[in-house]
Parts: sequence; structure tokens; C-alpha cells
Amino acid sequence: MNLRIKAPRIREMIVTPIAITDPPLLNAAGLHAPYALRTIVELITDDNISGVSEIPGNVSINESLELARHLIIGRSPVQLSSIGRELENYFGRETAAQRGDTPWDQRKLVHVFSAIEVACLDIIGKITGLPVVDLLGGKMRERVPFAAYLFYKYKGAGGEMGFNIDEQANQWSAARQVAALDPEGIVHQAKAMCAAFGFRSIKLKGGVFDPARETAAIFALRDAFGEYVPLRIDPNALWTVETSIHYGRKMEGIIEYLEDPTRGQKNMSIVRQALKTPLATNMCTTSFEDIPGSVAVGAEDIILSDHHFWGGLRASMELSKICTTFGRHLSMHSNSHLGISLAAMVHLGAALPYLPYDLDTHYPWQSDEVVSSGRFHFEDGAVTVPSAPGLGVELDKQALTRLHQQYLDCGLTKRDDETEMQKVVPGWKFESVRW
Ligand SMILES: O=C([O-])C(=O)C[C@H](O)[C@@H](O)C(=O)[O-]
Ligand SMILES: [Mg+2]
Repeated sequence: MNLRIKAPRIREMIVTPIAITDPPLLNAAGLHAPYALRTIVELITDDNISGVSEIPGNVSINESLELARHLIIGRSPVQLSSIGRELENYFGRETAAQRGDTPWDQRKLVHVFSAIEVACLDIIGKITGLPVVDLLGGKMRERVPFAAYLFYKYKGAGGEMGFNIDEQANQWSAARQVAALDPEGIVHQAKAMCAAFGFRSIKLKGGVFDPARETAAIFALRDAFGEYVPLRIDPNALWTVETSIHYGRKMEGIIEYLEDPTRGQKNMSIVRQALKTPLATNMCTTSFEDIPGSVAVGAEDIILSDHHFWGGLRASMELSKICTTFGRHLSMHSNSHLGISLAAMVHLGAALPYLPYDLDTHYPWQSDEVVSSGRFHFEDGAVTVPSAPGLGVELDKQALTRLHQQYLDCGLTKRDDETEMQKVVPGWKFESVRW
């Protein structure tokens, strides 16, 4: 019996930039624009198997994908290591410093590789009949739990067409549009989001108002939800070391972890030594190159990985081993995203050996979808791992065309929260440290 499966070759790569409606969410770098940009990559093999992926959208990443095209076409989707090496040789090494100071990651190559890898894994899954989670080492859990991700926000739902309703989104669509600018607004948002999606832990995006006001919101959440709902706050490194220690001490015993209170591994390590609360990061340790520094100073307790930023799902599995070796926990960061990214996050979340914290997701803030099965359903805050081969999602070509048109119409080419904020507060400037 010959069980050998012949791997096909990639014959086509379709790169489609899309714009998805995004509400006016506030963060350390300013304000979300009415649309968030994503890029959908579809790889098609010579025997017509197609694999998909989704990454943050940005013209320079899209240009890099185009430049990488000749390294992808004709290759077998199983040759991930050699494709990765060739991309690195072609573009040159990307340094950790290229990540930049914003809450999001400004690198290109990690995104390019993540896009290619996830689409190839989707293809390999379809060829072998296995879900991606099985290609990553197999399922450690059936359902992957997420946290409610709260934002200070202005009134509105983003985009022009408002909200595409499904039952779950409908339940919270009214609250989703309401402004939240104080502790009461944040508690209202949390109750609505948790009621609709069943989340069992809560993250507040901070770095928007002064730390006393944001800490008050955490105390208001604690009063509203009690001690059994874990809370976290993420000021995206805008606090000084002194501010971080001061407010970190106030929230000691109230939050499960403090995320990126201050900038840089050294500062994080000073804060970490002063507090009993664990520190998490998606800003100071964001690449393999950062690991030696992190270990040397003890920068954090939890690394919030993101397969889009760490170069794919397999890289994130490698990171999990490193985390175990050096006494870190691994959890997950997110950005505004649709169902292809969510599917990839769920497969990864299901395969990770340890998952002590509920993962981040922006998904409740999004109203568009690009997968044909419609929006993902959360039960008790968790998503069941898709069991179909590959990622378990199919592209909705009509939705893709509509969201691409939305991209062309909206005129945005990259994320720029500072410019968006200036439309509301003239002269507003991003500062890398504010309080
Ligand atoms: O945990 C984080 O730092 C994020 O989720 C980064 C995002 O870019 C967030 O700040 C946002 O969506 O505004
Ligand atoms: Mg963060």
C-alpha cells in the first residue's frame, strides 16, 4: 500500500487588501479610524486546493508580499522552513527595533511569513484531511477561551453601513455603539459584552486617560463583577516606572496581570521587582531576538504572542517551548481582525501545551466577516476548535469583493491612529511616555 501523498505546487497567490468597519476605539496612539485594514492572502495549488490567511493590512506589507511572490510560486506548501529562509535572505533580517513604539507592530517580514505559513498550513490540512491544530501537535483542549476586551470609545460603530447583525452581535450591538469614557461607561460596556459572548475575564485597554481615572475603572469593574472575574489593564507602555509601581500597587490583588505598564525590558523588570502582580507584554518582548534580553533582566511573566507578529503558528509553538524553559507563561494578543485570523488563533490556542489565561480578541468589535460560514460563535466566552480540514473556514468571495471595494473607497493605506485622533482633538500628538 502506498500511503505517500504527493505535495502539490503553489501556482497562484492572490493578495486582497480589505477594509473592515471599526468603531472609534481609543488607545495610547490615538483613535481607531472608521475602518481597520486587513489583507487576505489566498494560495492556490496546481491541483486547485486553496489555502487562506489574514494579516494586518498596510501598503508596505502588501508591497512586500508582491515582492515575495516569485519565492512562493512553484513551491510546495510543505517547504515552510526553506521558504522562510529564502524570504529572510531576500529581504534581509528584520530587527526587533523595527517594531516601533506604537501599540501595534510595524514590521513587515514577520507578517509576510505569517501570511504564507498559515495559508500553506491550510492547504496541507486540506490535503491530509487534518485540521491545522493537528499539524501543530494536536488538540490540548476542545474550546479556546477568550477575554472581554474593553475600550474607551467615542459614540459610534465605525464604517458607514453600521452593523451586520447576527444573533450574538445583535445582543450587544446597541451597547457597542455607546460612548465609554468613564468608569460607568466601561462597566456598562463590560456587562453588555459579557452578557452577549459569555466572557469570563476582562481586559481594559488603557493609556487613554490619566492612570487614576483608568485605575478607578478597574475598581468599578471589580465592584460590578466581583473577585472571580479576572481583570487586566494595558496602558501600552505610556506610564513611567514610578507611575507603574504606584498604580500597580493600588491594583495589587485586584488584577490578574498588568500588561505593558512601562516601556522597554529594563523598565518592565524594575516594575516587576516592585510588584507581586505578574507583568505581561506584547511590546517589550516581541521577537526571538528579544528573548536573551528578557531572560537577562526578567522583563515579564507572560508573553502575549501573536502569530502575525512572531512569524506564524509554528513559530508561536516554538515560542511556547522557550516560555516553558524560561519560566514564562504564553498567552495571546490581538488587533482588529476577522474570522480567518480568529480561526488561526483558535487552532494555535488549542494546540498550545499550556493556556493559563483567556486570550485577547477584538472580534466583538468587528461587524464584517469574510468567511462563508458567517461570524464565529462564542459560548461562555470560548470558541470551539474547527474540525474540518485546514483552518476549517472558506473564503466568502462576495464578501471579499465588497470589503476590497470598501478598502478602495475609504482611501486608507495604513493604520494611523494619531491622524484620526487629530480630527477630534486638533494638535493631539502620540507620546511614547505620557504619565
Ligand atoms: O494589547 C495590545 O497592545 C493591543 O491590543 C494593541 C492594539 O493595537 C490596541 O491597542 C488597539 O486595537 O488599539
Ligand atoms: Mg498589549
